[in-house]
Amino acid sequence: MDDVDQPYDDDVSKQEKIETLEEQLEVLESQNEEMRDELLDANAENNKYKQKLERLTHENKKLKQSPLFVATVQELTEDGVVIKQHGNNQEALTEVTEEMREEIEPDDRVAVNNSLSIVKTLEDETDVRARVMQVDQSPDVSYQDIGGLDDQVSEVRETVEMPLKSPEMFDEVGIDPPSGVLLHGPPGTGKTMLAKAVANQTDATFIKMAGSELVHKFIGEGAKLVRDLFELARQHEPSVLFIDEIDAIAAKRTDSKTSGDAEVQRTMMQLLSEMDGFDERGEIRIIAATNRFDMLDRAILRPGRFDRLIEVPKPDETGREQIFKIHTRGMNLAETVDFKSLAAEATDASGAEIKAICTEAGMFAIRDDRTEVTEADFRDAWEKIQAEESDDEVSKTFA
Ligand SMILES: Nc1ncnc2c1ncn2[C@@H]1O[C@H](COP(=O)(O)OP(=O)(O)OP(=O)(O)O)[C@@H](O)[C@H]1O
Repeated sequence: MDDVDQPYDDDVSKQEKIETLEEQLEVLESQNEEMRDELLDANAENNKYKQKLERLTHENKKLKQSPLFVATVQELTEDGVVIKQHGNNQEALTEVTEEMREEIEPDDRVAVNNSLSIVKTLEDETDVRARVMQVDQSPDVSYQDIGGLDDQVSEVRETVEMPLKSPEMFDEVGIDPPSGVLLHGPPGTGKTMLAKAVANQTDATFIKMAGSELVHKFIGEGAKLVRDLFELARQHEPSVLFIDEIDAIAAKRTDSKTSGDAEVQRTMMQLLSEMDGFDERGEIRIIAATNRFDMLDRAILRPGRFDRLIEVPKPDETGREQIFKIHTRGMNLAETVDFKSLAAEATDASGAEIKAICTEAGMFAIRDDRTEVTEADFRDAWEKIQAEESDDEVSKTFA
């Protein structure tokens, strides 16, 4: 009987095993299915986050590029950071990231975007002003230091010096002196010297501002610097305000409508409005200079603005001779040095280049262990300077 039972029992237990395995397989299969679903969900989620990250990175980039406003941090509170916007003086509470919060302190200047979020911290205002505006109480240049510009010197004296020294003359005659004088001509021809000399002659403070420094990336910054500049000039009356490279803020309008251009326009409008609202007979005279007269926006040349144009060209032969003499006043020269022939040879040299020739000639003497500078030293110096300049040209062409 036992013999008959055995195979049957075996079959039953096999069958049971198969069933259990099949059940387990089913469970595993459904688990597998569930996990596959979860994986798909996770992948979908991952893709969603990736897209969000891309969008945020793009937005972040855009936020940093779009025009930014300048504000000062007032207070760091638990609810956020209180800022005061420049220009409209409005206060606002804004949130910042943890990292940004650690970076900023009250009184810091920051750049904020359209929604007033702080995008970055900025250089200190006093640093910017110090870099942009140069104040010289008594410049040490006099008319005698300027060679070859007799006509220009007399024009500057008439238009800038006279109104400062004898404003009553203009009152009595009943005319207004020119508002602003524009010096234009190639680099290194003495434009800055002329402005300094007139300030020296009239005991006025010389305030210099480079137009290129006035151009700022932040909305309202350039205009504010212009306002500050005129304020500074008022505080230092009598003063000569010298705006170098005015073409940087007063170039002809281009077709491009980038926010940078708009900011330059705003800076120029501020300059024009400061000039328009100016008391003509005041104790502040404005001189601007440019090497790029052709690029200027004609709006700045209208009456009441830069309405006196003075061309400052490169010196002619007599001018060059005078400039050589000026820059060798303190030098120990050999008796044979003939500036007339040097001036004839150094055609096309600007005043700044003649000054460089004189210094370099002195260097040749020193290298040769001599204390006296000879005419040959000047010739060698001119050759060296010309060679350096043509090297510069070549590297600029291939840059
Ligand atoms: N006419 C000149 N007489 C004497 N020195 C001159 C003359 N022109 C230029 N120089 C010398 O060259 C230097 C630079 O000149 P200055 O800064 O006045 O030129 P600029 O016309 O204002 O130049 P830029 O347009 O490059 O600003 C002066 O400090 C001076 O030493």
